[in-house]
Amino acid sequence: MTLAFIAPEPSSPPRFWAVIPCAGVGARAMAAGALEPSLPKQYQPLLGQPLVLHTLAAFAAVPQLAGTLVAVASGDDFLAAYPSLRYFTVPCGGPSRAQTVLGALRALLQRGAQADDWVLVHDAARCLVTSLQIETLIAECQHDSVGGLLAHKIPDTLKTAVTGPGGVRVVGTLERSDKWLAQTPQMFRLEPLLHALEKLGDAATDEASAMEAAGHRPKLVAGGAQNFKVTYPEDFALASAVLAYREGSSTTARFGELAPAKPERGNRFF
Ligand SMILES: Nc1ccn([C@@H]2O[C@H](COP(=O)(O)OP(=O)(O)OP(=O)(O)O)[C@@H](O)[C@H]2O)c(=O)n1
Ligand SMILES: C[C@](O)(CO)[C@H](O)COP(=O)(O)O
Repeated sequence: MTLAFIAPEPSSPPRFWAVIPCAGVGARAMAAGALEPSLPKQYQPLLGQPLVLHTLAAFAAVPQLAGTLVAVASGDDFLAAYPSLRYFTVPCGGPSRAQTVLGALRALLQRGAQADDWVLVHDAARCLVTSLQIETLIAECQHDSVGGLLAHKIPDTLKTAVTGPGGVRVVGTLERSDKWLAQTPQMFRLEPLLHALEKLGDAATDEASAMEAAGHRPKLVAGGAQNFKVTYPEDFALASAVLAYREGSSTTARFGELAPAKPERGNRFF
């Protein structure tokens, strides 16, 4: 299958945009009641900052990015208290992650992004991603015909199971040498990704699955175990410990990246 890309102007090479789906509620994290009930997962405090601010700090330090769109739920003005020229919010949250991302891609196009620009979609809830990982993904994928994603090779023995009267029981052990855990960012050209997500709909739990359904083979780029998605109550303590280990007791340097900066070409639309 071939995909028609709009050829970039000689003076305007494809740009790189980040899209951060940030419109979930975090139902699995909330289940045990350990968190602040009125705050969605992505805004829960983590080492003195809302969780998503850690995510955004990593993207703010990536010089290749023209802008970062944070896709929030309608009426969500939580990030208004954390103004920065390094990101902008759009109230395009949908009932599923796929629909939130679709809204964000359309919003980028409306604001002047081009069909062949690259988009890096990253879960707000993966707050341990590093700027180096994002830059590595860009370097590995920017000359690829499809794009790709960060992923982690399965380190454990992999079981299939059934649930019945005797509890959850193993029915088999799978070959794991070809199995990877999909992470984010996931980096694809804007228009092909938009069309692929429109076609697959909510069955697309990530961008790569939509591109796969469209006949492509996204490139896997090694992420790392620390780039996990904060999903369950115990994940917050683990994420805090990793951040504290990385940063010592000070977050000043990391959050310095979010200080208002002089508008650049990439974010002048916003
Ligand atoms: N309708 C949705 C659902 C999810 N997300 C975002 O997609 C990312 C990955 O989703 P997940 O971790 O599953 O978050 P939640 O959907 O919030 O969690 P849960 O499924 O436990 O409710 C999160 O950053 C979340 O905010 C989104 O923007 N819009
Ligand atoms: C996109 C993703 O993080 C890849 O692992 C994941 O699919 C999103 O998780 P969800 O729980 O399905 O929203």
